[in-house]
Amino acid sequence: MLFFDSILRVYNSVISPPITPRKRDDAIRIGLIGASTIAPFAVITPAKSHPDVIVAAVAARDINRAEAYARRYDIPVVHSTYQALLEDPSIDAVYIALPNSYHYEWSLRSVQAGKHVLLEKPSCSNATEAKKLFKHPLITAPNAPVLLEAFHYQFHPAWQTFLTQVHQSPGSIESVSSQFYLPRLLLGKDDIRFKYSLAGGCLMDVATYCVSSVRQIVGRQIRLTPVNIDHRPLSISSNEEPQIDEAVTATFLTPNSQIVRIQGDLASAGGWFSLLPASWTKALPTLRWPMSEAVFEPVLVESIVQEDGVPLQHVFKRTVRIWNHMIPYIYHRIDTSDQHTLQRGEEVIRSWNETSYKKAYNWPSGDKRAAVYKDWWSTYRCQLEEFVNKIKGRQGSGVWIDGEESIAQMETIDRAYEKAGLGPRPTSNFEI
Ligand SMILES: NC(=O)C1=CN([C@@H]2O[C@H](COP(=O)(O)OP(=O)(O)OC[C@H]3O[C@@H](n4cnc5c(N)ncnc54)[C@H](OP(=O)(O)O)[C@@H]3O)[C@@H](O)[C@H]2O)C=CC1
Ligand SMILES: O=C1OC[C@@H](O)[C@H](O)[C@H]1O
Repeated sequence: MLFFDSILRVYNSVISPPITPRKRDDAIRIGLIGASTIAPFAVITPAKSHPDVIVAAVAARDINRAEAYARRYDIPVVHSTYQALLEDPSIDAVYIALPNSYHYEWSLRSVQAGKHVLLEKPSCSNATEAKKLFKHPLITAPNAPVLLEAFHYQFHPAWQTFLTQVHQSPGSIESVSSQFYLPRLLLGKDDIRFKYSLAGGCLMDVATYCVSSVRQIVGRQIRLTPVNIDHRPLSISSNEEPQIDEAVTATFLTPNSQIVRIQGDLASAGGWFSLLPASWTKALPTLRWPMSEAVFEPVLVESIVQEDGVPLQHVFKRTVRIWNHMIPYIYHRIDTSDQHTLQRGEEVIRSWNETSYKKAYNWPSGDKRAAVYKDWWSTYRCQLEEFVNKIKGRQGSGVWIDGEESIAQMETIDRAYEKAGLGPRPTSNFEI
């Protein structure tokens, strides 16, 4: 049953939405900047089930590619340059899914053209660009266009339910961790993620989600100081790219000495049966679930002073963990695990574990957002809902990513790259 439910959600969210409403007269007309790999998942399919969104145009550097893409995805208008799409008065908003090094320039150009922007993560190549972008008068002016960094996972009820579970737990957070891996061979050796000049790297890609996740858990306003960063240089390409991290493991500290760990890998391999020779298994791709967790300090439940003066203490140590927050609509699980201990002084009398499991394919029943959202909505569909709500001035779910958060995110990534000795990604010369 669980398996069939998952298949149905994938079919509905990724392949064919069960509801394709008529578009409203004032629907937002989105133009795609770049005939990208991700747009069908992030915008084209989600738009089918949104009455207020029409994917109206696509622009690509090569007109033939743009036309083929438009035919494949049924997009009515094709532009031969990104600038031509921005000059199209029928377009209200753009989706920018270009290599990271172009995010800053094309966001500024789009906003200058009066278009709302759904901007792929990471928002910019580095914090210098992010500050210039999000603090630009074109963005901070009253009634400026909406600009959103597309951290899609944050908009899904599963992630928000996990955060609520963390933030409502008793006690203080002791440590936090987050991991996201892509299996080896998924990305080709010429992928944009493996090019420093295009602002590539693991910390800019899968590990950027880890940085974002841990910052959500410890508090978005908290500054993370990197204490140890290990990276694996590029192994799957023969190109010389010494500033690219193919994989990264990093430890940060918060000002309260909470330990924050992240692990990301763009080409995860190995860890297979130990029967096989290591030289074989290290080339075999590995699949691992994305995961984020918060581990709490022990909480005292009860302390009873005994006749001999030694207290009998009941404490528990909580871990709240989410599995698969990146594609939660396929399957996810939120575990709250309490490790209880009954102890007298140093002596442990008894210990036991109590774990509860939650799923949140939608907001809790009774919550008015649950009547709007659907169980099969992907993270991208949830994100599109809130992007439209913001443009239309509607209340929405309350989940949003503002410019300050996007700047703080890039500051953390820059600090991590500096600590790793790889240096922040190059800054664009573009100015408006
Ligand atoms: N939210 C998510 O789940 C995901 C987000 N992303 C993000 O989206 C962005 C694009 O990723 P993805 O779709 O995988 O990328 P693609 O490799 O599909 O490239 C996207 C577009 O970049 C354009 N482009 C412009 N300049 C260059 C150049 N010098 N070299 C190569 N391409 C160029 C191409 O546009 P043209 O069509 O004009 O040739 C291409 O279509 C990245 O920022 C990435 O981090 C990626 C995957 C998932
Ligand atoms: O969601 C994602 O999954 C795979 C990554 O490489 C990509 O850039 C990211 O956004």
